[in-house]
Amino acid sequence: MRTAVLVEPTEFELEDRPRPSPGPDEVLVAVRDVGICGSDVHYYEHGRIGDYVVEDPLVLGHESAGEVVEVGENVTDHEPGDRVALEPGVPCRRCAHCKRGDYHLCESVRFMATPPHDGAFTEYVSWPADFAYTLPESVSTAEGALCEPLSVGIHACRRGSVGTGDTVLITGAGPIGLMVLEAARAAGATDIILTDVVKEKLEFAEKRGADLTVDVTETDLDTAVAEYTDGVGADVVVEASGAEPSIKSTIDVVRRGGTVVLVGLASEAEVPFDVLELIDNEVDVHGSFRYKNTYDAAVDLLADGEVDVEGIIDFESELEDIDDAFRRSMEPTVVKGMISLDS
Ligand SMILES: NC(=O)C1=CN([C@@H]2O[C@H](COP(=O)(O)OP(=O)(O)OC[C@H]3O[C@@H](n4cnc5c(N)ncnc54)[C@H](O)[C@@H]3O)[C@@H](O)[C@H]2O)C=CC1
Ligand SMILES: CC(=O)[C@H](N)C(=O)O
Repeated sequence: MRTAVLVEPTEFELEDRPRPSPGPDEVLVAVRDVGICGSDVHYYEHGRIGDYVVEDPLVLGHESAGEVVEVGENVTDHEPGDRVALEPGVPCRRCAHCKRGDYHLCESVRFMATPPHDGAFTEYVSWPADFAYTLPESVSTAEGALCEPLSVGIHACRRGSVGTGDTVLITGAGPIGLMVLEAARAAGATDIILTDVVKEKLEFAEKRGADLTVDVTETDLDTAVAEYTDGVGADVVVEASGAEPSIKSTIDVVRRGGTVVLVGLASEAEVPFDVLELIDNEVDVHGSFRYKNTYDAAVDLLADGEVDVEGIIDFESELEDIDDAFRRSMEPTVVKGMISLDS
C-alpha cells in the first residue's frame, strides 16, 4: 500500500508497505480522507513537538476516515462497506485514568502520528473497532475526518460548561478556534467573539457566524469585550491560539465567576498569570487536552446539520502531492488542507 513517510524534516517519501491484517478486535479501513493538522505541519517543519521527537521515519495524519474492508473475528458492530471516522488515540484501558473514564489522559495512549506511532497518510489502517465510528449516509468521509478537530472543540466547550445564552470569547481563529465556534453554537452560546492577528482569518470567522471579530493587532481586546458585554466580560473564554499575549489576556476579558479554557499550546511552558485577579474574580481555569467520548456527539451533530466542518477546507490533494499540500498548509491564510485517497 502507498504510504507517505516523513523521513526527515520537510521530506516525505512515498513507500510501498505491506497492507496490515486486522487483529481479532480490529477493523481494516481503506483510508479516504485525512486532514492536515497544525501538529502534522509542526512535525514536518521541525521534526519534533516539545518532548515528542521524530527519531524514526513517521507516518503523519491523525484526522482520518474511510471505509471498512475487513473485520477481525470478534468484531460484530462493523461490516465491510461501513464508512467510519477513526478516533486516533487508543488508550491502554487498564490504568487508573482509563478506569476513571478519563481515557484521554491515559499515559500509554497510542495516538496516531505522535512518535513513535504511525498515522493515517496511507492506504489502509487497522484500528480497534470501538474507536471506529460509523458515519450515516449524509455524512461524508471528509466530515468524518474532521470529527477530530471538532472533538477538540466539543471537549473544550464541555470543559468550559458552555451553555444556553452564553457569551463565548475564542482567541485564535485557526481550525481549532473555528471548531470551538461550531461546538459553542451547538451548545447554545448566543454571542461568540473571535480574535486573531490575521485579517483573512477574521473575515472567514465572520462568514462562519462569529457575532464579533477582533483584530488584536489593531483593537484593544479588553475595550472591545467590555463594550460588547456592557462591562461584564465573557462567560467563557477559550484560548485557541497558543500565543502568550493571548493566553495572558484571557483573565482580563472573562467575567467575574467565569471560566477560562486553555487549549492552545504555548511555545513557552510558563505564562505569568495574575493569581490575585484569578482569586478575587473567582475565575475557573481549565486545561483541555484532546477529548473523550466526543465522536458519537460529533457524528450526531454532523448528521443533524448542527455544525459545519467541510466549510473550513481550503484544498484537497492526492497522497502523491503531500509535499506540496504541506507547503500550502504553512501559508498563514490557509485553514485546512486535506489529503484524499481513492484506493
Ligand atoms: N489542547 C489540545 O488538545 C489541542 C491543542 N491544540 C493547539 O491549539 C492551538 C490552535 O490550533 P490550530 O487552530 O490548529 O492552530 P493554528 O496555528 O492554525 O491557529 C492559531 C490561530 O491563532 C492566531 N493567533 C496568533 N497569535 C494570536 C494572538 N495573539 N491572538 C489571537 N490569535 C492569534 C493565528 O493567526 C492562527 O489563526 C495550537 O496551539 C495547537 O497546538 C490543537 C489541538 C489539540
Ligand atoms: C496537539 C495536536 O494538534 C494533536 N491534535 C494532538 O492531540 O496531539
